[in-house]
Amino acid sequence: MKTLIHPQVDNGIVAGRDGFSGGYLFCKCSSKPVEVTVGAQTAHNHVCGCSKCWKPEGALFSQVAVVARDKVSVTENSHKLIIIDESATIQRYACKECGTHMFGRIENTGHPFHGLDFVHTELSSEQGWSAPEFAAFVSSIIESGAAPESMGDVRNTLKELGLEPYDCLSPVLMDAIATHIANNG
Ligand SMILES: N[C@@H](CCC(=O)N[C@@H](CS)C(=O)NCC(=O)O)C(=O)O
Ligand SMILES: [Zn+2]
Ligand SMILES: [Zn+2]
Repeated sequence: MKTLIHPQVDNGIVAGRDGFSGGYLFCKCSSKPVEVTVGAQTAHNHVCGCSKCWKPEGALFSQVAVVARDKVSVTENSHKLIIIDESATIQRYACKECGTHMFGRIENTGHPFHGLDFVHTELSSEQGWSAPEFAAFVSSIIESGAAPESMGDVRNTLKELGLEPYDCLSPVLMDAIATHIANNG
């Protein structure tokens, strides 16, 4: 049985556009929304089932991509941003009024992904962002309340969408993490 994953992928995945160079992300506030400017195309877009990544109302997964942190700036209403959990590896900056996560940043300079910010490109009205490529932390949706018996349907739906399901990150990203650790101790 088909399962709803996330509004950005449920009706098929839209390819990214060559030459796309970024856009604006807005929180869900109807008045004075937080605006984040992203000055580059994103990479490694994926859906994430972990309990920490922000999901729109009713979605089973989050959709999240990375972009160089020097391409991310808060350009309107930065006073509304709070860090959800200062002790987390990824510090997620959220609008304190509507709860939308605007970007996530890693401050640990030794972390393999330091220098990359995490963003939800669905918060942008521009078309052309890099398309989701895989599904991460799939088993983690159970921690947020998904029925263990539904996992077969969820994994089959992801495969049909072309989003290979993994219970951590994709092999490419896991290899990148392991390579960093091997080279840096
Ligand atoms: N099973 C856990 C997994 C959490 C997790 O490890 N999330 C990954 C993918 S976003 C991560 O890198 N987290 C780092 C962080 O949240 O700071 C959960 O669902 O909460
Ligand atoms: Zn807001
Ligand atoms: Zn996550």
